[in-house]
Amino acid sequence: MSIKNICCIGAGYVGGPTMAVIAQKCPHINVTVVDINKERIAAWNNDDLSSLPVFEPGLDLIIKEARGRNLFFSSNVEESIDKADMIFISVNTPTKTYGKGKGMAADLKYIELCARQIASVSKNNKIVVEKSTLPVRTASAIKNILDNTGNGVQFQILSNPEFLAEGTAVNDLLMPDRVLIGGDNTKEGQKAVNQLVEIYSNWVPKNKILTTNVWSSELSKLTANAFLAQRVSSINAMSEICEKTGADINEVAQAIGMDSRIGPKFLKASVGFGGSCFQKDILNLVYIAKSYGLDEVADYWEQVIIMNEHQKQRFSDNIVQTLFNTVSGKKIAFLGWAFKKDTNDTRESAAIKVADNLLSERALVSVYDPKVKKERIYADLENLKTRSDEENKTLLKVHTNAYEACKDSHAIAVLTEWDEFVNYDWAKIHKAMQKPAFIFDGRGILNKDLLENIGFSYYKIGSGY
Ligand SMILES: NC(=O)C1=CN([C@@H]2O[C@H](COP(=O)(O)OP(=O)(O)OC[C@H]3O[C@@H](n4cnc5c(N)ncnc54)[C@H](O)[C@@H]3O)[C@@H](O)[C@H]2O)C=CC1
Ligand SMILES: O=C(O)[C@H]1O[C@H](OP(=O)(O)OP(=O)(O)OC[C@H]2O[C@@H](n3ccc(=O)[nH]c3=O)[C@H](O)[C@@H]2O)[C@H](O)[C@@H](O)[C@@H]1O
Repeated sequence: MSIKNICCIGAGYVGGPTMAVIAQKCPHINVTVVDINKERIAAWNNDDLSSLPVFEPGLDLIIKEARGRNLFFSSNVEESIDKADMIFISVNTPTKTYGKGKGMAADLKYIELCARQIASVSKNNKIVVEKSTLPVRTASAIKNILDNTGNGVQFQILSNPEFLAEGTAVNDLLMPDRVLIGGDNTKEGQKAVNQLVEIYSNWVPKNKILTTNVWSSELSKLTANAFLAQRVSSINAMSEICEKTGADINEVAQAIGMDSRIGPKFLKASVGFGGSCFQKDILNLVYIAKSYGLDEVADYWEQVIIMNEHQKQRFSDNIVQTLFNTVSGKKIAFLGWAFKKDTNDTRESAAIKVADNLLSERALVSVYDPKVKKERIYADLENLKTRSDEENKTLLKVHTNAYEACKDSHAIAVLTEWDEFVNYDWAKIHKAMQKPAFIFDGRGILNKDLLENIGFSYYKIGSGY
């Protein structure tokens, strides 16, 4: 039997775009995305497509095509669960902030709530798909909750982790490197796997759909993120050596990336990786390793996070040091706040830590980001609880114009690699700044020769003077 009704619990960065693409490619399936956050659902239903809660290039057109046809956003969670033959769980799985595993383990309370809600509402057999990133063996906990409802409903649990990256979510979903589906080896388990394979086959070539057992699938997701983050920490570690030796990290990256065993992607030195997942997933992996007594494995992966923290710290330290060891009362302009370009997401963005460090040195920070709202920036700082909200608002100002943000500043720090920064009128910016005028390019995107000719003192991550 083919799937006719899908429900996705969680209308966030993954649930929204993923379901939009499934609905676009499978007009014969009704897809309803539900969330307890009514504001978020209202934003997904907004007629003004520029106000969707998630900014992703190309997403607005897909929503326009499918919404109201076979794609629906609703806060009626129970009704949608009841109607569905297949339920995706795409809720957040943040790092635990309390109790055992605090600061490391994944907090599974939202997942458990979903499982309990599915158990209490369901009247017919369903396939439950883990879309959220979960610790290996979570499926058994979900199964346990679902199988103990006592109403005889049968559930199959599949793991179908998501590999999209923000900013390129639509392309990643339309043309994934692979789709991974983990299921039980039983007859019913394999039937469920095939039903999900059938859905993806509407647009993904069969040879890119990989099926495995549930545990391999769950662990592959954590492994993929750990490897990706490790690559960034590795290149960032080399960037510090470059700065001491006069080597240039872009040249080193090109030289090693031409080795087909290493490959050229994901070798861009930066002020440090951000995003909601790399840190949380590695911490989770470290926790899992520790819980099995695998201390060397845990230490090995923890170093990826330690290196990333160091990269952010040394970026702000370098600003302070270069500005004659004090930034107190000096205006420092931030270009970018998002954790990478083409997204409005700021979770774990390096900009937050760098700003916090500079504010502690009593710098006056002025921020411009083309997609991030003022409220978000202040909320990010408030979450750190380093100083009062009032103090943050006195020391840090948010601008909607980059030239205004840079005016009268002593230094500019590039925190996000937005394309528009490259083509600014840098001579005009220089003219309006305090002298000497410094640029700290945490993304290595600006043209050194051009800026130095204008008169800037230019510092690029991973490049000696
Ligand atoms: N953000 C990303 O690029 C990627 C995230 N992931 C994983 O996907 C999962 C979701 O991530 P995001 O979409 O970024 O999170 P998010 O925080 O943007 O969205 C999660 C949504 O779930 C809702 N929710 C929580 N509990 C609920 C409940 N009981 N009933 C209904 N709605 C509920 C929240 O209100 C929120 O809107 C996480 O496990 C994450 O690790 C995986 C790949 C990429
Ligand atoms: O599980 C997830 O959440 C997702 O995490 C990452 O995606 P995302 O965090 O959206 O973005 P990335 O492109 O991976 O970038 C993460 C961070 O690393 C930084 N980065 C990336 C690449 C690079 O070469 N250098 C570098 O500093 C980025 O600027 C950004 O801050 C993975 O790439 C996705 O496959 C995964 O699905």
